Amino acid sequence: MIVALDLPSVADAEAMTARLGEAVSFYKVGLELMYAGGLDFARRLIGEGKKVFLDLKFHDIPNTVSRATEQVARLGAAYLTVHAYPQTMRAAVAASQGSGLKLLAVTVMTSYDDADIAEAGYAGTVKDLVARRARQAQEAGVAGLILSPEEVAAARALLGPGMDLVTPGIRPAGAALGDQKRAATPASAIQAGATALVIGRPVTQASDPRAAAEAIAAEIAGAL
Ligand SMILES: O=C(O)c1cc(=O)[nH]c(=O)n1[C@@H]1O[C@H](COP(=O)(O)O)[C@@H](O)[C@H]1O
Repeated sequence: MIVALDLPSVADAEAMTARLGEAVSFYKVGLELMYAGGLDFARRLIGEGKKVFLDLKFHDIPNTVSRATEQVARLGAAYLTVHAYPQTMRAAVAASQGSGLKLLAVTVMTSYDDADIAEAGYAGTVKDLVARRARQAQEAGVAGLILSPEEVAAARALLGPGMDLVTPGIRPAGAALGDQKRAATPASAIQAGATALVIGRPVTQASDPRAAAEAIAAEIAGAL
């Protein structure tokens, strides 16, 4: 379980990690917190022995991606996201060689369905695009993928063992979907073969975040 600290300030993030305590050992720091001082906070979390996933979703020309990836590789984060474009992935892989940083390629955002990718100019289905990007990510040498629980089983069959399959779009039964369109429960994501689950609002917006995290951890353990 990776808890997404999508919160407006470092003070909010500190309060959340204090409430979650030992219930959570792996955090994602993404765009919202990053632009509110999240990088130093991420460094501190790493210093405290937590695992940190920096969700920066790089996508730029190879030189820029490469130099930015080198900066992130020095921080000691466990994961960094890049968009699953072949040039971007190849540049990030080359720049992260020899560091402990694992790259995750974002295939198709979990807020997208077939109509959304058609609107963005892609022919075909989300399923096809995820499969194409999964293969390209494997060829580029990235460590894993971000994809929805709905595509995990097919991706594992396509790729074989080895790559981490990390799924956002996780909603405990009855939880509000919000903007997520390709979503599943923690148990079904694990049963489909997910390596790790990214969970934000079901924990951070819960009236008791620690109890919510513990319930999700128990659901994951039950499904394993
Ligand atoms: O890269 C991501 O982490 C990501 C990719 C994706 O396709 N969908 C997705 O929801 N995410 C992130 O996963 C988290 C999901 O948050 P909740 O919907 O609140 O559980 C957010 O931080 C998103 O930025």
